[in-house]
Amino acid sequence: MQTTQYLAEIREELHRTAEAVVSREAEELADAILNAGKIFAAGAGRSGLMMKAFAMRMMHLGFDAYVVGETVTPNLIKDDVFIVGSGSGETKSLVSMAEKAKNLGASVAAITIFPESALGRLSDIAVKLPGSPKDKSDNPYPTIQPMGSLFEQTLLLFCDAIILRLMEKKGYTSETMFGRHANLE
Ligand SMILES: O=C([C@H](O)CO)[C@H](O)[C@H](O)COP(=O)(O)O
Repeated sequence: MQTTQYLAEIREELHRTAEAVVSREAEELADAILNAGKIFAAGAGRSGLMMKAFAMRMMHLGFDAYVVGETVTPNLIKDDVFIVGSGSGETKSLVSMAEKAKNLGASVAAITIFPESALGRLSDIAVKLPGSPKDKSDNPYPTIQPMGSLFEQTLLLFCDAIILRLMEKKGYTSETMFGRHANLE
């Protein structure tokens, strides 16, 4: 197959996953972010890269948003929200972070393929995103892509949709966000 044919297939896969996202779950997440003190984004490996992009966009929107594990990330307290992106919902380091966040009184939100997973069960808000887990063990959404690619792409698109919703709720435009863009590049 030509590269452009693969691209067309990926677009079809994303069309299917985007359609399956539940609006109520997305709204719950958007409201939790709006009402939070600080926001902590976490994820491992490739899903973690998507969560970093999400935290950066929230910072551009003026939220007090951090990536867990980075040098300037402060402490988490009650009223903060811990948002984790995990396809499997079972990544051990993330489960342990979510438990700690909960014990500290923060809200926990999980964006995952499996709301019935350890992370899903721990969370106050669970957003189910269709996709295929990295080990392909339980594959409710067929994909030609390797490992967790479909989930990771859906995660990035979903987070960008949340950003648009937050822009709408705060009355922000691309220009206001650009005012917070790094200027020492
Ligand atoms: O990097 C990853 C792997 O290559 C999948 O494509 C995963 O994102 C990482 O291992 C974390 O897993 P999940 O918590 O199940 O998303």
